[in-house]
Amino acid sequence: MAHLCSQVLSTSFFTPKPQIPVLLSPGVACIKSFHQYRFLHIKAMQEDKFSTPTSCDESKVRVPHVLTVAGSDSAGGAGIQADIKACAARGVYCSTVITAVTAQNTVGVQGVNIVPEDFVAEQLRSVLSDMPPNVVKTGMLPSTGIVKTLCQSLKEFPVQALVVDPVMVSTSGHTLAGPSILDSFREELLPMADIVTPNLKEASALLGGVPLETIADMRSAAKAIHDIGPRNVLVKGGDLPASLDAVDVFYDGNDFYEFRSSRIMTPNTHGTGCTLASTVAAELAKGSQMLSAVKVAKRYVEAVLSYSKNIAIGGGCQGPMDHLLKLKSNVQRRPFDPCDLFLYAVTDSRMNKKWGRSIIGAVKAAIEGGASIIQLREKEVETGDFLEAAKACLKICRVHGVPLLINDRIDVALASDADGIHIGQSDMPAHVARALLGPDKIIGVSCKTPEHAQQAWIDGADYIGSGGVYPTNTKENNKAIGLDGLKTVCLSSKLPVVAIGGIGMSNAQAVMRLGVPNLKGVAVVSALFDRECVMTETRKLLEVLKESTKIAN
Ligand SMILES: Nc1ncnc2c1ncn2[C@@H]1O[C@H](COP(=O)(O)OP(=O)(O)OP(=O)(O)O)[C@@H](O)[C@H]1O
Ligand SMILES: Cc1ncc(CO)c(N)n1
Ligand SMILES: [Mg+2]
Repeated sequence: MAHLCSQVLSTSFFTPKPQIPVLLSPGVACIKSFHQYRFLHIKAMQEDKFSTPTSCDESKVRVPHVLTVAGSDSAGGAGIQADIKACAARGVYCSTVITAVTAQNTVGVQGVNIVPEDFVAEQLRSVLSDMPPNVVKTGMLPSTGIVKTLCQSLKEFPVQALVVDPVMVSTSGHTLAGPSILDSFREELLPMADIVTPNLKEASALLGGVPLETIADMRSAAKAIHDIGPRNVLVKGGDLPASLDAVDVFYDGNDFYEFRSSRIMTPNTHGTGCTLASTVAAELAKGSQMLSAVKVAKRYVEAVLSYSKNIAIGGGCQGPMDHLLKLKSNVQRRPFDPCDLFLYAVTDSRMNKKWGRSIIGAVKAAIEGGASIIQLREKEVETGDFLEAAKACLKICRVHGVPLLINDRIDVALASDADGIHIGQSDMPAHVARALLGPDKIIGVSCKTPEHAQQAWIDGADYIGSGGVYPTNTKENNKAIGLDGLKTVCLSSKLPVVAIGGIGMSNAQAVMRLGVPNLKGVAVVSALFDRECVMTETRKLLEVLKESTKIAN
């Protein structure tokens, strides 16, 4: 149903047609509630042949869309800014109608400038008449006039769901919408809402000031607010005194649900409420049922709080969160530098076993010896152990600024948040790996021929591993391409190349002296790891490589 509605709503919703205005007229006696009236409207839309997509529409990709009607927060952590970020993080398009511009920071609210009611109406008309959202989410609605304008617009342009966050007071205690709006909330907006999400103070205000101090109080409040008319109520317990968990109480008119998460000990809780409501809206826009939307939103807020618990922005005592945590971990990664390929150490589980070393021990020693990049190539390790080892190696690599790549196993690379992967010709295609890993991670591809190299470039690889240059026993049935084959691959591509296969102390200089500018280093397995002291061997090889560059210059 939700899916169907979103299809209908996002096509020719506002095509003028004779029967709709009749249904929309609030004066029609048989239509008792807004919910019923919206249902009839949507039904009429479905029956209306004008609303079936044209062939031109079919080629378009519909995106889930939330319109937020809220105040701007100059601090960037709450209000419109939180809403846009939360929707973006959840993969949903967000349009905005700004009701007030506030001057806020991590200390408090310094000023509020209310947008004139008729200009709020104009913004609403601009968005609703042209780009109907699936869901409308409201935040700060600072005047009765604005509440009434919004309700009128929603009657004129019904949407699939309405999420009302009845913002009244900032966490720092500043009034964002005074008690004068309470009547219009109770009489007009709440009865239209699919969910209303008050915090403790707001729930209390909506109920005429009853004290709310326990979870039992929150339940009674949820029920009493439900009686005002919204379909669902979520009373948020972020401010519940002395509670170890952060508990929210959800009531759908029949059942109560408690949503619990651990309470994150952090001053960075500015905007939690806006974020929660926007995420509920985003999930509903994607087609979720209400209960799952609330569950996901609660988990998302907990994850963001946990990720942001130590970030330092501003000098005050209530900092913002960082919504785009997933993007951030990639964007903040040190960019790949082709010079990283200079001494490329590839671990091997058989050799580690033979010499009685752990993967971590091997990596540590190679880094101490001067390896400039590490690849974990663990063909015989159980997945769970591999993941644990990758995480531990990543910690060491990060301290030394050395990138860590995983051979072949994109699942392990993703789960450990390694810097990238190295894939062979028979592994997952590089363009698929790129789609999974995103634009920032490093992808290397093994190439024996110019055709392989060309494909690697097209697929978005960052470097080429070319070989086996010399015969090697680390790989069976691997025909050596020799120095000539290596040179041919290098000359056929703009990508940086690392030579691999049977390279060690005795022949590294010959490789590096090929003199092709994009040959950036050598990748080694046995010469480092099939030896007693990995650190000493790495050091010695580093000296040999440095020597070869001196000679080349
Ligand atoms: N320290 C915390 N740890 C975990 N969850 C929290 C914490 N503080 C708040 N929450 C959760 O964040 C969500 C928002 O609740 P809260 O009561 O803070 O709303 P709010 O007061 O409207 O927020 P704000 O006005 O700061 O935007 C709820 O799901 C709540 O349980
Ligand atoms: C603009 C705005 N909306 C909502 C809140 C509640 O967090 C806030 N602090 N500022
Ligand atoms: Mg709060």
